[in-house]
Amino acid sequence: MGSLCNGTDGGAVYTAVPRSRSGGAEGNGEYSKSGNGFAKLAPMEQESASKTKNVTSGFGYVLEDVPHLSDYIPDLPTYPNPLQDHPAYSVVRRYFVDVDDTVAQKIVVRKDSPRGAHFRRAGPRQRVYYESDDVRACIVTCGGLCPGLNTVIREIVCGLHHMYGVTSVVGIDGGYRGFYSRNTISLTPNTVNDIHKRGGTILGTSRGGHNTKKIVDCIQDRGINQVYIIGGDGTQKGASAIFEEIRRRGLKVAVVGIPKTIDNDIPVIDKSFGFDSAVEEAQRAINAAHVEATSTENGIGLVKLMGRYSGFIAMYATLASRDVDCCLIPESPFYLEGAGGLLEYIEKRIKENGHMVIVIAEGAGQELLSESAELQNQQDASGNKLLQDVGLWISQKIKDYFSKGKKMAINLKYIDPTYMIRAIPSNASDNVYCTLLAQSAVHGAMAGYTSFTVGPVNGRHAYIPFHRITERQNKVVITDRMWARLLLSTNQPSFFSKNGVIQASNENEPLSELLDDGFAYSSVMNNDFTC
Ligand SMILES: Nc1ncnc2c1ncn2[C@@H]1O[C@H](COP(=O)(O)OP(=O)(O)O)[C@@H](O)[C@H]1O
Ligand SMILES: O=P(O)(O)OC[C@H]1O[C@](O)(COP(=O)(O)O)[C@@H](O)[C@@H]1O
Ligand SMILES: [Mg+2]
Repeated sequence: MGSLCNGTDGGAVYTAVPRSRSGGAEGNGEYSKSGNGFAKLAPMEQESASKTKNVTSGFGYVLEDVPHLSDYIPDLPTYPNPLQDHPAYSVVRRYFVDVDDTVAQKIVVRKDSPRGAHFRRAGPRQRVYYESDDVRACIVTCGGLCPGLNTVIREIVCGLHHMYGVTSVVGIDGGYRGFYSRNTISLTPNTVNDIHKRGGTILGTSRGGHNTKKIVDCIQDRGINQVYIIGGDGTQKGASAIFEEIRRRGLKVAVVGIPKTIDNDIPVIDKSFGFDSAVEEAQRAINAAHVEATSTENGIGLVKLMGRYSGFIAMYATLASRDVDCCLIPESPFYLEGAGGLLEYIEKRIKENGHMVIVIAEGAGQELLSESAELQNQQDASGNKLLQDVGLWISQKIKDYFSKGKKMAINLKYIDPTYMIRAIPSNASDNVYCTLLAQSAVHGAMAGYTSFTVGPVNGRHAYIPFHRITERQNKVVITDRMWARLLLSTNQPSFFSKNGVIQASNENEPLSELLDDGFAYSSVMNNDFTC
């Protein structure tokens, strides 16, 4: 076996023991076999090797490692990283990531608590598993739009070209099905030069159409050996299936996922790209709702924001605006009628203030909407449940409530900016974030890692195994302090009392991924957030 850099040898799992830093990054791969610092675990201690590739050490340290091409292809040659000769990288050796560097998932710890899960740190390695001229890369974008898609595409193309001298990069047209039903699009630094200033994706996207066998046939036929897949939870599941088929066929093809979701529903990572841009753009709609509401007698401005199962955009847009009197998200059940209900609260607030602004996430209150069985089972091409327009429904309910017995004349304006928000180009901080994601992805593929999603964990970019991204969805945890902050800022009822429904009973629910205390990073470079 040429390299032990992944902690496995012949399917065994290794446990890390302390060793000098100079022991790595030499020879054929990053670790030399002698003094590599890993010792085989007894079979009992091995995790299921097919899914997890864990390395354990003292104090409860676990490295949840990602697969490497050398796991299933023996004797792969390695080459010096061309970045070593690049003027930008050659002067300081520490620009290269040490083979032992890992990123902790948990940063709030107590004296005796186990150190917990870690992920391999992203970044350039001293040695790579591809020669520049041999790389044939492709990029595909799948699922819904999100600000920053074009920036990620641009930076993968430019990163491959400028850092590793790779000139053969193609785009797959129109999502997964484009692999086998369309022609590819040639991508060069010239053709992608200013695409980051545009919304959407120059490659096109789609839902459905994931046929693993046909996709891998296409990859094999075209001689593609690096696949960059930009998409959300569904896309990453598809990417994982593609990797399994590639490994089954024994192909030297790195499969890399870049997480995309405007809903911020991908777990483990601090937040997804485009989220900041979306929250910023949502302010325009909330401002408009506020202007409308304050300009008429008993004005109500209602804004629907995206968030199928996770209400992050609604929560952060509400907190940022300070004009919002009520924020409704899928994670926090509410009810309309009776004491402590939404309608009673609206009436109270209008009487006190003369106007009101409500923000509602598209997935909120879906269980309250009366649906025909037919509608209930409707799905999009990817299998996602189709939602009813909760904005229209709640508008009608509010109007009915106030018109009943001529209670009060109200002026309700419903604003649905959802598609306008996700179609914008990314803002400056998302552009930087997208650049880091793309470069981390390129470094990982060049270093021979595969079957991973790249993303920031506590401010540091890391390579995360696919299954950690797809096993659950990131949701607002309404027992976190962040939701308490929101309730404090809007002064809305918690809606807990009516049915005795307190989601705090979900003690096993993982905490919000934005930060342990629910705070998002203001910038990917800043992890000094304290409060
Ligand atoms: N479980 C799955 N296995 C394989 N492919 C999937 C799976 N779920 C979704 N996909 C594919 O991933 C792509 C995007 O999925 P979708 O749910 O629409 O968006 P997103 O990736 O943003 O969640 C679609 O082409 C879909 O067919
Ligand atoms: O483009 P469509 O099919 O109308 O999708 C709308 C959905 O896409 C999203 O914007 C993002 O969903 P994905 O991340 O799964 O693509 C959701 O907020 C929304 O419910
Ligand atoms: Mg999704």
